[in-house]
Amino acid sequence: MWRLVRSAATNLRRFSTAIPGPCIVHKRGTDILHDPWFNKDTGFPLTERDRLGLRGLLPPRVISFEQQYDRFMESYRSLEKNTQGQQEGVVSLAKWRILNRLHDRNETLYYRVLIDNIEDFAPIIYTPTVGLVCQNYSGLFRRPRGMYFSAKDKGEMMSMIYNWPAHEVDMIVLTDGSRILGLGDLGVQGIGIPIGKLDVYVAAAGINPQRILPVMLDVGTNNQNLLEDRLYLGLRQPRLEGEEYLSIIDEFMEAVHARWPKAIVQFEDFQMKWAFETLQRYRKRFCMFNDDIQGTAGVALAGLLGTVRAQGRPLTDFVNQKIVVVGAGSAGLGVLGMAVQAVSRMAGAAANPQFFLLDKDGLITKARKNIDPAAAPFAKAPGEIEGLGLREGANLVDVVKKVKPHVLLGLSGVGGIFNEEVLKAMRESDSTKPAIFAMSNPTLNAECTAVDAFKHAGEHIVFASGSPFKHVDLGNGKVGHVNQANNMYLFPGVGLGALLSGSHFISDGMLLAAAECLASYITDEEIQQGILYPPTRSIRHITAEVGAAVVQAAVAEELAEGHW
Ligand SMILES: NC(=O)C1=CN([C@@H]2O[C@H](COP(=O)(O)OP(=O)(O)OC[C@H]3O[C@@H](n4cnc5c(N)ncnc54)[C@H](O)[C@@H]3O)[C@@H](O)[C@H]2O)C=CC1
Ligand SMILES: CC(=O)C(=O)O
Ligand SMILES: [Mg+2]
Repeated sequence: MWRLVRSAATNLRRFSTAIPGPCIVHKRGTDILHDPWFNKDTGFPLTERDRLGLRGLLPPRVISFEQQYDRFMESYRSLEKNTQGQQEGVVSLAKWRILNRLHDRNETLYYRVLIDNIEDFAPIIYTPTVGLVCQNYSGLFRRPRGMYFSAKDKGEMMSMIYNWPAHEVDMIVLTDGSRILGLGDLGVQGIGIPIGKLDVYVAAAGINPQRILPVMLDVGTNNQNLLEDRLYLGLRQPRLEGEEYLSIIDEFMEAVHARWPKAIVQFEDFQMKWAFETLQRYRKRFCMFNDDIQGTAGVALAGLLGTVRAQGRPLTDFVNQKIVVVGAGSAGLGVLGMAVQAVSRMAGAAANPQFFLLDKDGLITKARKNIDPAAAPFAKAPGEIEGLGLREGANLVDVVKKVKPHVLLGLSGVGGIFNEEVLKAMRESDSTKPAIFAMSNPTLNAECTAVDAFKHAGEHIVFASGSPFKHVDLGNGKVGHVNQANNMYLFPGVGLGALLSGSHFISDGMLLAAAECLASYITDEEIQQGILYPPTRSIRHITAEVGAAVVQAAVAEELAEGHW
């Protein structure tokens, strides 16, 4: 068995996998043309047109897949040309529409163009445009995609799950819409996020598109604008809370597990209290993970280790890094949790991480009243900060000026919070190459722009953002490299590795292996140029590597039972 799993890991590296499934088509005629899984548009050859009852239902000329591909790309490029100078959001939505129409019509062609042009299309199907799509979902809605389970479906989910047409499902991304990127509670409109994440799974991990399932659990919304919007497509009631809420998620998880016991469930964009609670509740019972807590943590840790290398220091020097994390939500706390683990592994009992955590009320210390239990382990004791002249609730500028951090990392969802004063304070960092991570999404919620970071904090910084920015022209032929610090570099490999390992749950060791794999992916020469993460165009390769590392960790921990 172990040999089998090991060879799966090797094959993964070699081929960047696609998991095939049996494909017997029972449909005929227009049913085929209207089914994006099987539709080839005008690409059906005459023999298939006869066999599938399509003769007469299509124009006579057969247009090959390659010709259709070229035609799509030509129309996409002419859209780009014709919309030059128009407002960015309008252009992005127009691009999303043309891709979405193809997705609705012909998935084979859609995923081909997506895989081949991932660098261009990721910002459309994923962050930042997916945020705009979620905000405008009710107006953009034409056809449903994925499944919707609502509070009104209580008691029905076990039968509902059989309404999904695919016999097998490998990968599910689930949201309750309560914290969509940095945009807050978008209720049922948040379905755009599972759809975008699963598109990345197909493009990066080669998951069979017929075996993915985006899911929205609609337990209501607390967004007053949506509740008052007559076109809102979700339940017009406040969010369920407490046991009522959990009973809905429990029922869904049981239903999924009953039909597809091997499916991986990725929790995405849940508000913090439910993100942690559901992770704790399900992580040993089901093969699931929370991307915002665990995926983000791995991506951030890889970047943080990269910054140590960029400073020309040995990795073990990570234990001495002064890191200011702004945002004590699911993402910020996930990052700190993994970073503390890394320091403990390196320094053992003597570990004394120099990490500082801020939320909307400033620096979090043990003096804080009603401190969130999840943040408490990272709160500074008054004795640790008095010498710096800091106290409970100190503001960001003060913290940066006094701590002189090596790294300033934002996961606050607050656009522009790394303002000129904060960035200028980073010039006094104790590091020769300070790092600024503005990880919040989408673009308008980033803590600062790339241009501002290089302008105010200095040309010597290392910069990363959650949503893409263009590299920055620093003049004199110099370029400020912009990294995309986004969990998209990790979650597809975590899901793929977990799936192929056949593990019953996803262990800390598997997640750590994923992060370490990403951290070691970048060469020393690249690190010297400020490159911490691979370019999006390498996402298939890095995903195969991460997936293999996850499988190997599962094997080492004797969790792997193999995929079949
Ligand atoms: N780049 C990436 O891969 C990822 C980025 N994110 C982004 O991180 C952001 C936060 O996500 P979550 O932690 O899940 O949200 P959350 O809502 O759980 O946490 C937000 C945190 O920011 C704090 N905050 C709000 N205003 C603040 C201010 N003015 N100053 C300091 N802190 C402030 C809040 O007190 C809270 O602790 C979102 O924008 C999300 O898009 C999340 C996951 C992955
Ligand atoms: C990237 C991501 O998962 C987020 O912004 O929530
Ligand atoms: Mg997320």
